[in-house]
This record gives sequence, C-alpha cells and structure tokens, in this order.
Amino acid sequence: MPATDLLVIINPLSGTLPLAQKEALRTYIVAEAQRQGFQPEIITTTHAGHATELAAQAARSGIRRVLVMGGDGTVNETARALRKTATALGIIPMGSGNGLARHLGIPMNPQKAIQKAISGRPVLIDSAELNELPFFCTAGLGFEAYVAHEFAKQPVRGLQTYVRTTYQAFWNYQPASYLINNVPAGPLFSLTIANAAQFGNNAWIAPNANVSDGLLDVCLIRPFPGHMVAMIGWQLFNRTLNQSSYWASQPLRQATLAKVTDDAPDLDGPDTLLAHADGEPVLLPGNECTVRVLPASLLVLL
Ligand SMILES: Nc1ncnc2c1ncn2[C@@H]1O[C@H](COP(=O)(O)OP(=O)(O)OP(=O)(O)O)[C@@H](O)[C@H]1O
Repeated sequence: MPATDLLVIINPLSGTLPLAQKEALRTYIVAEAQRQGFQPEIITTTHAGHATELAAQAARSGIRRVLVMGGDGTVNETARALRKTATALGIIPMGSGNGLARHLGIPMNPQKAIQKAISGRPVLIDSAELNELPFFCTAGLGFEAYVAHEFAKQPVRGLQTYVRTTYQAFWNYQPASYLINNVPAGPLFSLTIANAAQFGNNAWIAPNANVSDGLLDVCLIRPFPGHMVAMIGWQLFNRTLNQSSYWASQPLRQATLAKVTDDAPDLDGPDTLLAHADGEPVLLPGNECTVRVLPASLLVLL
C-alpha cells in the first residue's frame, strides 16, 4: 500500500457539530482526498498536545499536507509543529472563534474548507511567540487575558458562555498600567499582540494586521467610560476600531511588555501575568514578557 501523503488531525471535542455530521465529514475528506490523488490518513486526537506530536511526526516523515479539523487551540497545537518545515497546514475550522481561519478567508463551510485544504496552494505566513509559546493569530494581556482565564473555568463552552463570561468579566475588571519596550503606555483596558487581525468570530482587534508583513501589530485599548461600550463593540465587529480614540497600534518585530506593579488591586496575582495565546489562557511568571515575530515561518494551504 502506498505511504500516506496527507494527514488529517481531528479533535473530536472541538465545536458543537453532532457526532453523525463529524463522521460524515470524515468520509467526505477521504473521498475528496482520494479523488485528488492523495492517500489520506485520519487520526483523532486522544489528549491535549496530541496534535503537536502527530504533526511533528508527519513533518519528519516528509508528509507535505497536514489538515487539522478543530478550533483555534487545536490549530495552534498542529501549526506549532509545522513551523519552519516544508509541510503545509490546511485548516478545517470547527471551533467557536476560528480567528486564523477567518482572517485567511478560509470558508466556514466544512466541505468548502476541506476542498481548499486538499487542493490549495502553500503560502508562507508569519507566526509569533509570547515568551517561548507559539501563537499564530493573537496573544494578549489585560481584559482579554482575564476573559480567557474566566472562560476556561466554565463547565460549558460555546459562544453563549463566552458572551456571558465577557459581560461578567467587564464589571469585575481593573485595568493595570503597562510599559511597552520600557515606555509607559499608561493604564490599559487591553494589550493585544496581533499576527492576524481578529480574535475570532470576526472581532477585528487589529484591523490592519497582515500575517505576511514580518511584523506584529501591538494594539492597545485605553480604559473607556461605560457609555462607550456599544460604540467600541460595534467598531470591533465592523473592523473600524482604528477610528476609535481609545485604540492605538504600533507595528513591531519584537517587544517587551511589562506590567507596572504598584497598581492596586491586581487581578493577575503577585508576580504572575495573566495572558492568552490564541485564546488559550496562560499564566506567565513575573511581571514581564516578550513577544517576537517569526517571519515567513509557516506554510498554509490557501
Ligand atoms: N482528545 C482530546 N481530549 C481532550 N482535550 C483535547 C483532545 N484533543 C485536543 N484537545 C485539546 O482541546 C483544546 C481545545 O480544542 P479546540 O480549541 O480545538 O476546540 P474548541 O475549544 O471547541 O474551540 P474554540 O477554542 O474555538 O472554542 C485544545 O487546545 C487541545 O489541547
């Protein structure tokens, strides 16, 4: 039997599609890949981190296409193993946010995304690191990090839980002050490091971010009065946040981000920094972190 030349990694827990529909998609992937002359292999993940192991093995074996069916977390786990390899990533979005897929214009319809991933052309994009943690879409501190941590505590996932968690977090949140490359940035509502332009769900935090420019957009939102919530929300989803006087952005290759520690109260905890990388909550040691771009480091199938 010929060797596999197309690996498909499926996180069975991602998203909210019923099992029967996920099974039908598996069958569709195999049929479509074979129709295009590939010998596909499909592997379902059994634990967190499994996608990284599978993708790394595929890259070592010389497989040139690895498709991932999952949310931003599984996309991140797969993509991190494919950085700086000749193996290209195909995304079949199955999560609640799908930030990188949406930014790249990958269809949200699974069959269309499958076709694109199987027959698409490999295109180089940038990736990034928060300390040593790889990310591909956005990472951040402040409110968005607080929401990521609060969301992770919820027993049920999904958009409805996310909206409720965000609403509750908004009333508890206390902005801290930050330094960006040792320059005081003042108290900030949020501090986003954007490789791609959106968090997911078409929430465009960095309207001008370009995944292939060799730069990160370091975007901040200053604290704003309660009556501005609707306006800022509207601009976020309308991709016009750059018109807000509370928003600013600077393109950087790398940056040191530090929290000013004399602010009180502090939601991060002593000598730790709440952060997120591609929406996954991370707790960083100390009050400082670094971010850097890895230009042209990942091939994606588009
Ligand atoms: N078999 C598994 N059992 C438990 N966890 C898994 C398994 N496979 C993958 N994971 C973990 O599930 C996490 C979340 O998955 P993913 O982000 O794909 O889905 P999601 O949570 O539905 O999407 P979103 O983040 O968009 O809401 C991943 O970071 C991965 O570590």
